Amino acid sequence: MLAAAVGRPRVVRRLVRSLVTRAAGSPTYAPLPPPQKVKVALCQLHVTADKAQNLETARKAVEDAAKNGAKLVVLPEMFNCPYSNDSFPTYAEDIEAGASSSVAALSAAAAAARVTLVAGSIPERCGGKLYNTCCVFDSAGKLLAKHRKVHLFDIDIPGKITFKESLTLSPGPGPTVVDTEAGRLGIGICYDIRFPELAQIYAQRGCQVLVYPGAFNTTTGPLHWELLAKARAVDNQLFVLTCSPARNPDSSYQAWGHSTAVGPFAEILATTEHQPATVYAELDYAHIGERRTNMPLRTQKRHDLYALLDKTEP
Ligand SMILES: NC(=O)CCC(=O)C(=O)O
Repeated sequence: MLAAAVGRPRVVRRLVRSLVTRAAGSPTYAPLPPPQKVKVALCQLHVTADKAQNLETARKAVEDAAKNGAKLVVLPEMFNCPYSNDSFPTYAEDIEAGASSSVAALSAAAAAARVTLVAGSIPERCGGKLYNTCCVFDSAGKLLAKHRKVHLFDIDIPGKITFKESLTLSPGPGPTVVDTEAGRLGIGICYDIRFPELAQIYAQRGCQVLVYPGAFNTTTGPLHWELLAKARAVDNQLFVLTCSPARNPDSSYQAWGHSTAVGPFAEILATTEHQPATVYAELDYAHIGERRTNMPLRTQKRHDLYALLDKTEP
């Protein structure tokens, strides 16, 4: 196996790392930074068909969140357009060509408010494809990272809800870990929360917070939204944030709302109903270490029986 990898440094690195991991009997976790507290705001926004109005609603919410002391602000999935396959192509913007008015507005909002901004998601056009994309900005407005939704929302529950994002959107290439002033974040978008492997990869890469802008629906939302956020938090012993659009009776898609912050013991730190609202929570990163000491799940895993294979390891 080693011979086949020679001349391919990434493959060699991966192989060596996996050998070290196996030998040590536990995966390698990046050390957590010193304990610190971060106030977060989850902005559950009223989304309309008017992009300019949606961007102004977001800007105002970011400004207000900062005035209330938030250092990390999260916006909802598809907050600048209606959540529909008809809208995605019409509202899509080319971020990489520097032609995105939404990115310009979000960057300015983060810089003006001096916050780390996980800017929900917007439809992105790139190379003839469309993506559901989350941009993350630092407090100077710099675009730190962009996550393209990895798992597309394709479901069919007859008589309840049928939606196929794959009719218009393409899946993103993989996990997105972002080091920010507010901690190390792992980004997922909505349906991504259903896949525990993605969250495990983030935990393994030392993320302290998993952030999921999302727009669950009124069929699965009541049963699964909070359950999944708690599951990802308790499995990985870290913080999970979800942020939804508010429910809009004029919309073809009814969002569940209930933006929520969950702690590493699956405790609900803050939540809301389905109306427009901003939810605040204080994340105390010391609680991650505390819970991992209380219950050392990471070292108790039976690596002789099973393994997580991260095919995108940098
Ligand atoms: N926008 C989405 O990915 C919705 C996911 C959802 O509602 C679910 O049940 O999963």
